[in-house]
Amino acid sequence: MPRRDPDEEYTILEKLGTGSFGTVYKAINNDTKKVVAIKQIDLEDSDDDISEIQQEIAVLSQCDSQYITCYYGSFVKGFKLWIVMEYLAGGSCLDLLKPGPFDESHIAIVLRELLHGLEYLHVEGKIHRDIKAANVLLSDEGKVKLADFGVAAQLSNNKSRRNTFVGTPVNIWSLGITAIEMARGEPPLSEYHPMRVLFLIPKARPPVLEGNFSSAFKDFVSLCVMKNPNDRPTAKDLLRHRFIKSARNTTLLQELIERYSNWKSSGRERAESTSQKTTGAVNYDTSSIIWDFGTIRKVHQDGTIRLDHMTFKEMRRLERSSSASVSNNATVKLSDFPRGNVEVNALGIAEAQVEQATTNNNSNGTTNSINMMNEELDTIRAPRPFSITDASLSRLSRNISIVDPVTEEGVVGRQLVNDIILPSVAKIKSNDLRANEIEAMSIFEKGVEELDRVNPDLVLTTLVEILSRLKTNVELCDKLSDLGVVSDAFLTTPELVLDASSSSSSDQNSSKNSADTPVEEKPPKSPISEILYIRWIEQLRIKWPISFGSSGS
Ligand SMILES: Nc1ncnc2c1ncn2[C@@H]1O[C@H](COP(=O)(O)OP(=O)(O)OP(=O)(O)O)[C@@H](O)[C@H]1O
Repeated sequence: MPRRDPDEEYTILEKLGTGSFGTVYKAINNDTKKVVAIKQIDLEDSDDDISEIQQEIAVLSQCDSQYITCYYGSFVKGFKLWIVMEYLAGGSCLDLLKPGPFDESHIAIVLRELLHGLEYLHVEGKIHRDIKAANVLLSDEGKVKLADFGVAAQLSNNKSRRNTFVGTPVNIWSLGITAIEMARGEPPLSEYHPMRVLFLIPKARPPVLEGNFSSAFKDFVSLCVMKNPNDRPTAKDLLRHRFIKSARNTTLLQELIERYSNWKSSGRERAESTSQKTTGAVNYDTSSIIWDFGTIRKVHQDGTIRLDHMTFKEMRRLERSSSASVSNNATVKLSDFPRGNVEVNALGIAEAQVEQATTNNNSNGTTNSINMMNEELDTIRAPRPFSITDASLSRLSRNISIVDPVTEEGVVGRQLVNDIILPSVAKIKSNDLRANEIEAMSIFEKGVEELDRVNPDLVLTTLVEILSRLKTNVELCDKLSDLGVVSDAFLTTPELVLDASSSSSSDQNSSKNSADTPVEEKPPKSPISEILYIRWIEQLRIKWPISFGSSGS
């Protein structure tokens, strides 16, 4: 590392941006007058991330490609590490996305250039592992360069063949996600908490580029995000894809730079950064983690954390910093990660066992999906505000006191949960669902489980309420019958007809509140209905003693 004083060699001109490791400045070399970018990293703040920083420097210094940001040197001054890089005046694609998503014509160019960069890296035995719009920089002429090798892996020679094989599909996956990010303005699943996405990605169908896009583009994305890493084409293959073949000259990307510049001068950026300031630092409370968008930079002494742009690597950091609230016995086993088990702690972070599994499973030289998935999760980020205030994370880490049923209703309620509802949800979830569908099912499942834990009687009450309403809703009963969900016989059994008819005769608008229905006139006769019916009446008596009494009971 050069020993000269960087302050003498360079003059800092302006701040360009701040990432999870440090702040980037525009600077000028006092001798050559060459404009550069300098990333300054506070070594005091960096804790165990110094090795990652060193890795970044090592990887960058070995790269010699027009598609990779050029690295000039580094200095240590006081407690600061300075990394001097090529200055890319066009900014990052994340910046350029601020005025809105890119056109397909621009996306095709960016992807083609990134594919060239990936091809170079793969030949060199390097994996970037953090490909995202924020790490794609543009020169003022529209040249595209990959940047930020903070998590790039420089593979040792003896492992490089196998790992290049593994790494290639990982980067292709990230490329597909970045393509969606450029087309839609944000990556898929950005509406979910990144921790949650950790669970969803391995279980769900791969993301799909939805919207008014060409079939060539959609096809390109679908190839990048194929579930099985072995099925994904290489960078070389993708360079021959018709979508990429259609891409024009990089100078066209100057339009994006101009668009951003106009957008900035219109004052929109100032408005946005003000709103970000109000949400960018939030109180850190291990029992109720509130997330906003971004990377968890560090927990400050005053109890605030700064959030910028979250990647899997930052989630790992969060997991470490919040370990006090995570007890070991709250470990969740994700047995449905492809090809093996991955231990995930209460915050949803895949543990180091992944690497163990990778070593063990790779003896036959095949790609290991667990490792793939773990790395694919690097693409997870939360660009939109998101808050978890329901303590759902902390709930996992404390001992949940489960209420034992004390009534017969409670026993039946718990049995309903264990024998009927949860197995039903599990069966439906095992189907080939999209991530948001799995998420919705999980919320339902969690709700039922929680209700069962705090008051199993209420499970039964809920079911009774549902059945009662169903019985009184003739129109819906007919529809269910038409759909074949319930048989005609079921609907025409005296006890069902009874309430439906009484309801329809007294009120054509049959979605009336069940509490007002004259249910006691003709009690149901089948044993199950009778039990439910009697319990329902009991509940009504407890809940609405006056109105129930006045209805003539
Ligand atoms: N070589 C460069 N030339 C011009 N601008 C740059 C350069 N490197 C970074 N920047 C700007 O500085 C910002 C911060 O960059 P940095 O690499 O520190 O963080 P990031 O990539 O945005 O986030 P993270 O490091 O958390 O993944 C970028 O968003 C970009 O706008």
